[in-house]
Amino acid sequence: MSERLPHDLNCLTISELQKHAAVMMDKQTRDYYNEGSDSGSTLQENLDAYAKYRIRPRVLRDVSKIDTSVNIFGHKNSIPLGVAPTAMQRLAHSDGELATARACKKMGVAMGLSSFATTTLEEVAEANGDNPHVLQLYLFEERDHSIKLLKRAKEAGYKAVFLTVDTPILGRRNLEIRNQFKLPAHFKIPNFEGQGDNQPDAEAEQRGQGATRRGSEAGYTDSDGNRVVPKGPITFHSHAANPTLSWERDIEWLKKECGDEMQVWVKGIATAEDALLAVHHGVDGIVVSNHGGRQLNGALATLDALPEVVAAVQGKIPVHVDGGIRHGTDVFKALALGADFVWIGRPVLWGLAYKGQAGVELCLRLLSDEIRLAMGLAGVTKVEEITKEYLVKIDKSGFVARL
Ligand SMILES: Cc1cc2nc3c(=O)[nH]c(=O)nc-3n(C[C@H](O)[C@H](O)[C@H](O)COP(=O)(O)O)c2cc1C
Ligand SMILES: CC(C)CC(=O)C(=O)O
Repeated sequence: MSERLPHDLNCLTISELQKHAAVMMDKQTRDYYNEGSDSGSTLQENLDAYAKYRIRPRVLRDVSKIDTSVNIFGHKNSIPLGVAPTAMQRLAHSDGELATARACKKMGVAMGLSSFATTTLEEVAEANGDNPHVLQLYLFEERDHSIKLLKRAKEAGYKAVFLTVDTPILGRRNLEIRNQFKLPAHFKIPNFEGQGDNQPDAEAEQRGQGATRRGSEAGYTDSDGNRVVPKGPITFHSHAANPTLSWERDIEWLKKECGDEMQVWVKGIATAEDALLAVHHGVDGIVVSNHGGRQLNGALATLDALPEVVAAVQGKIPVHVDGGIRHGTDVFKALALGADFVWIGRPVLWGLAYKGQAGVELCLRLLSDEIRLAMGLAGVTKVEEITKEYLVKIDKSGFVARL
């Protein structure tokens, strides 16, 4: 066995990691992390889309030296993959986002931090050191909160803000609703401490203020058409969604706020039209994402949306993708279809639930090893060599088409 291989013989794949994690989490957490919206068909299609492609391996190419690294935000990332922002990681493990940050630093992998983290952005930045980290932003109507957060992120050295744009309204997640999801009272959303009414989610949920914007815009525009700005505690149910966001008003505003210090990316693009608008409005990069199938169920799988976005952008800005990536060959396929970089969400949460920092490291090591293996066996030694020449698409009848 090569020295590089992960040495947890009980867990050699992300799918095994998912199974180990399942028994470590309580039902509420497991359901919250794992489910998609409505029937979950987009979540499933994100996964299935990868099976529509096969790799065309080239041989006799001297793959004795393989470099899996890429540059991102001016830093060398050990693999073309980062950890996507996912909320409330202390539900999975008591060390939460700190464990993720430490694992990312150790593995040389970029980390995205959710605004709704259970650890402060400063603590995460410190744990990450000079390893690149980006802050995911839900832009609130109460701009003061967002301004404070952006200022703190700049001071803490965040490289970019990923504005999440696929949540004008929160998707309907039925298990979350049935379980009456509550953040346990001992957890906080500390990036907003001292703001709003400074109440943890759990208390607000218990007061029945949870679902005000779920699946409707209720309480947002009054009968005279006046905008109603959300008040009260900052909870993810009340504040994550913002139905008023628009290219003209908000992207311009955010770019000014971030200045030269932080890049502005949009996370949640799924069409060529919006990709063109992103370029037009001068954003620094795009993440093709459908929020891991947690928002609009029935939306296209991200791998299927990727080619039209890549074609529209024409290399003017970087295009990243997330959703359903569970193996190194998935990373290879996404890059071959034109993504510059990929992000993973749930696998990291499973690693965290399994063994905290060691579990996240295991997750990243498994994927890193699979990426190297996929590259070597396909006959490429550098990430930038991965192109659509290495893929074919296979349809349901078994017809194989070159791309
Ligand atoms: C439990 C959970 C929480 C998430 N929280 C956030 C969040 O706070 N902000 C955000 O932009 N995306 C969030 N996402 C979406 C992820 O950033 C990412 O788009 C998605 O997980 C990728 O799909 P994957 O889980 O199949 O890898 C969350 C996803 C999950 C599963
Ligand atoms: C609404 C958020 C705080 C978390 C999120 O994005 C998610 O649960 O998908």
